[in-house]
Amino acid sequence: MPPRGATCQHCKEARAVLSRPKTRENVCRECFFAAFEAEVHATITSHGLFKPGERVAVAASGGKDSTVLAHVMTTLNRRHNYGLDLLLLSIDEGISGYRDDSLETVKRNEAQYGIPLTVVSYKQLYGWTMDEIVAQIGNKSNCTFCGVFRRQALDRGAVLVGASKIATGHNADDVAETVLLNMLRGDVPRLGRCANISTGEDSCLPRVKPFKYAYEKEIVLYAYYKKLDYFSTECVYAPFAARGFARELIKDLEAARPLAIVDVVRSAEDFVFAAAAEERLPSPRSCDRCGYLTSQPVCKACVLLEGLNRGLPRLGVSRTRGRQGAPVLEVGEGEAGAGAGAGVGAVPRVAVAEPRAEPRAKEGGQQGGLRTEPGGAVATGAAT
Ligand SMILES: Nc1ncnc2c1ncn2[C@@H]1O[C@H](COP(=O)(O)OP(=O)(O)OP(=O)(O)O)[C@@H](O)[C@H]1O
Repeated sequence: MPPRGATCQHCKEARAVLSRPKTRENVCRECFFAAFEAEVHATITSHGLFKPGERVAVAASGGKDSTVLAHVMTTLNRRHNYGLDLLLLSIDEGISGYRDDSLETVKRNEAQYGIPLTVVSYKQLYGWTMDEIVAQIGNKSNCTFCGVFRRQALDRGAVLVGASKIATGHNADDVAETVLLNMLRGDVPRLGRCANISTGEDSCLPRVKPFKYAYEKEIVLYAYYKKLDYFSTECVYAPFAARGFARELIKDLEAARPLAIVDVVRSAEDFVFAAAAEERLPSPRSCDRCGYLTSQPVCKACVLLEGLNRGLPRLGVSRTRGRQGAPVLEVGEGEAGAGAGAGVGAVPRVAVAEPRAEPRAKEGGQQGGLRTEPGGAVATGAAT
């Protein structure tokens, strides 16, 4: 909080109501909004994140980051004539008491921001809800399933609605956490690209992070002072996620020196890696089963799904190893290891999941879930 009676350091007129977490400047509400929006605009323009006429799916979970993203993207699109066709895309993982409530928020955001919403569910795509998966596998490793499935579901949903790009609400804290995690795990190849603001440029569905330099605390303050309608409860399965220790470390670093977050991000951007490290990344190819872009013959989602459908849920959980056997992680993968597709290359047809085999069905039984046909457009019916 600014000292009592402090004046805004930007306009020098209004009363300062907050100290910016990123810079510790004492500012009034309006100057804070203006500075926050101007910084996101600068990120978007300096990195050329969007082109006029693009149809952009804002990945909307109903949480603070993506709600603020939807609001700011709508505001900047109008203010600066980006010429973007924006829409909201939500994935319903099937987590009762969490996603069902947050989706209600996104439905209200649809009306509040005047951009259309599409919801795609795990149940439709894979034949399983996360609640059913957790009932099968327990609380350990459930984030692996959720991260892998969500990544692919967002791509499939975006293709379904004709979007050419996905914007996510990943913020500077998220990126810094992932940088630290990959460093601690010695995963040099992923360390080299986890701080990229755009990913999947070589596929037909790039992803961008307009909040890459925005601090989580500032996003919360923006939502608070703008009185945005968002859902603030943690995922009911989150207490079991393993990402927490890196988050704590980032928060401690921030408390000691606010610029630490952005410095971690910038350090990762400036890392120069030996060519050998780059070579360790497997070349992308299409999954033999569903056509999704992957580094392995069968994508991680199909492997996980097969395990579930065969009643052997741990089948695909063992982590792909990074450098020197370290497990790997990228921003946006949750607790998932690598091996999940990195986007969609040749876009497969997607159909609603077939009825799944009962757990412990005999080996080689119906895989269910993602039924695909090579090439061609996405079949309708996979989204509401
Ligand atoms: N169920 C979902 N549907 C659509 N997009 C999602 C979903 N879950 C996550 N995302 C996207 O991925 C980003 C990072 O997700 P993460 O799970 O780390 O949540 P978060 O940092 O709490 O973000 P938020 O506050 O937006 O929920 C979100 O900001 C959002 O853009």
